[in-house]
Amino acid sequence: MNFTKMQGTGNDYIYVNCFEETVEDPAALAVKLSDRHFGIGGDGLILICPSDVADFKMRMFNADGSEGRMCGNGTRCIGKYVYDRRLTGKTELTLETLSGIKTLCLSVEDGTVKTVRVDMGAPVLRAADIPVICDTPEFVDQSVTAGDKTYRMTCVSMGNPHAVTFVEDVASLELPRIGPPLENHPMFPQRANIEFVQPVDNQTLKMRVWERGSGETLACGTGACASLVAAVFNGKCRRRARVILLGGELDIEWNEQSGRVYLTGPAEFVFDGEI
Ligand SMILES: N[C@@H](CCC[C@H](N)C(=O)O)C(=O)O
Repeated sequence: MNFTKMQGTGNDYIYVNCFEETVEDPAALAVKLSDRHFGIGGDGLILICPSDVADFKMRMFNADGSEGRMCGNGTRCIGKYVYDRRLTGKTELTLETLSGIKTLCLSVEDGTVKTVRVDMGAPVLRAADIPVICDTPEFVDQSVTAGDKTYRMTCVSMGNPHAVTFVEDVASLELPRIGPPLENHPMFPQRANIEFVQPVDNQTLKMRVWERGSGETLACGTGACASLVAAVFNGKCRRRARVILLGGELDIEWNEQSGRVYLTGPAEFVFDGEI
């Protein structure tokens, strides 16, 4: 089977072109190939598939084999893959995901895609739809106790569940210790992606993420969008900001007129291989 390793702001996945390859058990394959010592190594597996309702379809699997409903960084990488590998000549295209059809705008320079802008849709704040178990309609700046610590958290779905907490210094956090009890907290019936956000100024956020099913990653596109939305809700930032992650920077805008969130950032090939 041929595969391509790609990364978007350091969030690296193994991509398989399912126009040419058949993957029988993607969940098991994601676990096997994502292993950084005994596999190819990556944050998970992404399948680029034909779609009946859009130009292409994405299926994404975390490193533990669970299927994600949306992946911001993966979406941008698919944009680059399908254009640079000549599966399409379009610079505006649609992508079917488990959280609906997303529109991608590709910025092309010298015949290759440099950045991709994704219309991520409107954020969901209704607790039952995220889902978060609580007795309020939304979960904004409320306490969550996990391990020996209590966090103030704001929960947002960007097609997948996120819980965002604001901290003074992202660099000093021990994510492998504090991430798992939050990801698996009983108030998140489908688990959650956990974002730790340090507001720098009203147009800049620093963020680290503990991803559901993959652990700490160098970036999370949906997480950056959820962080901006949570920051706006908590009066910490304007509606457009630069989000600085361990693996690079993303430009996130929550447009006031449309109510939709736009994610812009890079996408890169790492290498091709055969397994
Ligand atoms: N890294 C992704 C999100 C991947 C899915 C997530 N771990 C989940 O299970 O919801 C991104 O860039 O958005």
